[in-house]
Amino acid sequence: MSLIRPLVAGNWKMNGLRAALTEVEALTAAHPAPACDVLLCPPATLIGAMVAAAAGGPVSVGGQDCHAAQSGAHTGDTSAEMIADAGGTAVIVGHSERRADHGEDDATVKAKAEAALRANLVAVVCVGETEAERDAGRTLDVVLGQLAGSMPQGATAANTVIAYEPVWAIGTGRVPEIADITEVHDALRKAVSDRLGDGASMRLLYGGSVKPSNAAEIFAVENVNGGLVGGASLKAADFGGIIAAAG
Ligand SMILES: O=C[C@H](O)COP(=O)(O)O
Repeated sequence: MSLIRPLVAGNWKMNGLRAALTEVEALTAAHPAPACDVLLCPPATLIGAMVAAAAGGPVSVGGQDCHAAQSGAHTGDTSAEMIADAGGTAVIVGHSERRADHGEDDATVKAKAEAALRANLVAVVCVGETEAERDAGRTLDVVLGQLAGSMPQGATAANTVIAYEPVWAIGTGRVPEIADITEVHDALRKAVSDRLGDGASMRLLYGGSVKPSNAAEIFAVENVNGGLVGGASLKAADFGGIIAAAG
């Protein structure tokens, strides 16, 4: 890991009722001053309550998705401004589950990322190849193509984070070889550096089956600046172990 302050982000996906907020309190108590930034993205129903539960501690709270528009006739959707109004400071956009389940293409993800910046949220933009794409030798083409198509206008190292999540590694317990993570993150670093004046300091997260047992090895990769964690972010003990590995 480089001198960039790492970010360890947790994505609770569609998990968590109010009772789960005790995990945030336990996490804060166990890690009052971590050596990385910490973000938790609960379901939209819990954003406000999690902000309250995390108050005074190191955990920031974000959304898992936002609509591109600020308001309007979009039943069931949540705008970036609503996430900010609830106390959120970031939002994940373009997660592969959104791309697959809701047919979100790069243009949609870019519009959502730009909505995040409009609302002064940090946009966590996700990219990643499927197993078939990797087997076909298309990993870098796919990932760099998604990056080019999804990067918001106005992106800076302060307002945008890129998360590389191989789809086949999400929730499967399978993790790429360190050499493969290195190759993709080096390519992402070059791409953001070529495109942005401060791309050299943009945070590039790895996501996909990150656990306390493998986090240190993954975070030691030069262009990995933290992680986007799904299942292992649900319990304070697991997530705390990953946070400790980022120090
Ligand atoms: O957003 C998080 C990722 O999809 C990773 O999920 P996972 O850690 O459960 O594999």
